[in-house]
Order: sequence, then C-alpha cells, then structure tokens
Amino acid sequence: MMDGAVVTRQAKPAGEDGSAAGLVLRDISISIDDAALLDGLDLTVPPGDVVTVMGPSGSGKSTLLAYVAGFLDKAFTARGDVLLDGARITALPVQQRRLGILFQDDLLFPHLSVGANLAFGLDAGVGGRRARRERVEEALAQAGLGGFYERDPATLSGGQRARAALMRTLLASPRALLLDEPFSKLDRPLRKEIRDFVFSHARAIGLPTLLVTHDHEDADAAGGPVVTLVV
Ligand SMILES: Nc1ncnc2c1ncn2[C@@H]1O[C@H](COP(=O)(O)OP(=O)(O)OP(=O)(O)O)[C@@H](O)[C@H]1O
Repeated sequence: MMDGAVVTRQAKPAGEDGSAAGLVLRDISISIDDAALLDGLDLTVPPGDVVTVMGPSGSGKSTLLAYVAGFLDKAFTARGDVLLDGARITALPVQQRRLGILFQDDLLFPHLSVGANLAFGLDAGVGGRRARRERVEEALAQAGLGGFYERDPATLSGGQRARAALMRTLLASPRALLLDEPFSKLDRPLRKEIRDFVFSHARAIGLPTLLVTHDHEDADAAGGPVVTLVV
C-alpha cells in the first residue's frame, strides 16, 4: 500500500489462489523520468461497488486508469498486476480486457444515429439484425431515450448524450467500469442525475467501478472507499 492511500473495505476471496472477485490492482508502481507517481498501490473493487480515486492534479489518477485499461503511454515505467475476477489481464491488449471506459468528453459518433451508436457498442455475441435492434431499443428505453433510435446525436442534450454514452459502454458487456471525471462538464442537477444513473446501473449489473474525480460529492454518492493519491 502506498503512503496516503486509504482502502477501507476489501472483497471476500473468490479464486482458489485467494484472489478477490471484481477488479484487483496488485502492487502497482508507475514512474516517469525516474520520479515515482505510484509506489506499490494495492486496491480491490468488489463487484457492484464503486471505489473512488482522488488526489491533487498531477498525482497520477488518469495514469492509473490508463495502466488498468491497457493504454499507458510508453513514456512511463510501470509494474504490478491487474486482475479481473481472479484472472490476470495485465498483459492483454486493451480491446481484450473487456473494460467499459467513460471519460469527461465522451463523444457519440456524429455520423451515426443515436441507435447506431449504441449498436456499435453491442457485444458481437448478440446475433441477428432484429435481435440487435431490439436490444438497443431496450437500452434506449432504460436510459429514458425511447424513440430516439434514428435521432442525430447533435440534437441531444448533454444529459441525454451522457446516458446514451453509458448505454453504448454497457452494451459491450464490460466486466468492470473505469470512469475518468465523466460528470465534470455537467451542471449540478444534471450531474447528480447522471451520476445516480451510472452508479445504479453499475450496482444492478454487479460491475466493479473505479471512479476518478475531484468532486467530494461524487465520492460521497459513490458510497464506497476513497483512495487518495499523494504527490
Ligand atoms: N504522456 C505523458 N508523458 C509524460 N508525462 C506525462 C504524460 N501523461 C501524463 N504525464 C505526467 O504524469 C503526471 C500524472 O498525470 P495524470 O494525468 O495521471 O494526473 P492526474 O492526477 O490525473 O491529474 P488531473 O487531476 O490534473 O487530471 C503529471 O505530472 C503529468 O504531467
């Protein structure tokens, strides 16, 4: 455990090797130009829980998410393992990790309809045009976007776009969610609405969720442990 990091809850062991269910980060160290950003970080995100990562600008929050996701810039030196439900995914390319990632600027493809954007995220395992369309219609309805299939994304409000982006992510059947300040551009009432929407979906599906934020209200709403990185 690195200095300054506080983890108040750990999941029960799941695998025979004692590894926990959910997302487990084991002894993660990351440095840049010989300066340590993270030094031996251990963290467990149980299924359905949201763990929040906070810390000052430059403390390595986004860098940590990039390492977990598998797209850390080659300028960094990193070691440590990422496990999902007991399986080590550290060496897998990003597209094979099955992680759902939402950023601050989550853009829908402007040349596709809202429905086609969601269908783009749809797990390739869902076969048949009709079944895929039905699955997307269902997700749109869940997001309060019933009847929006043919809509141009440019005509959506910020909140509608945020809900559509979450649904596109969830339709890919991720096994964990990584959220990097996804609510920060939304005004306060909308921020609360979208935050509750994301967390309630993550809990309902049992997705381990790692949230990076500067906002204490986000961390309170997440309800789980808060890990504070230090500079
Ligand atoms: N590609 C890169 N090459 C070199 N240094 C980088 C690169 N990306 C980030 N850094 C540096 O790594 C450090 C950590 O950056 P990171 O973006 O993870 O911080 P953060 O905690 O997410 O900050 P913020 O809250 O401002 O988003 C910073 O000092 C940053 O300048």
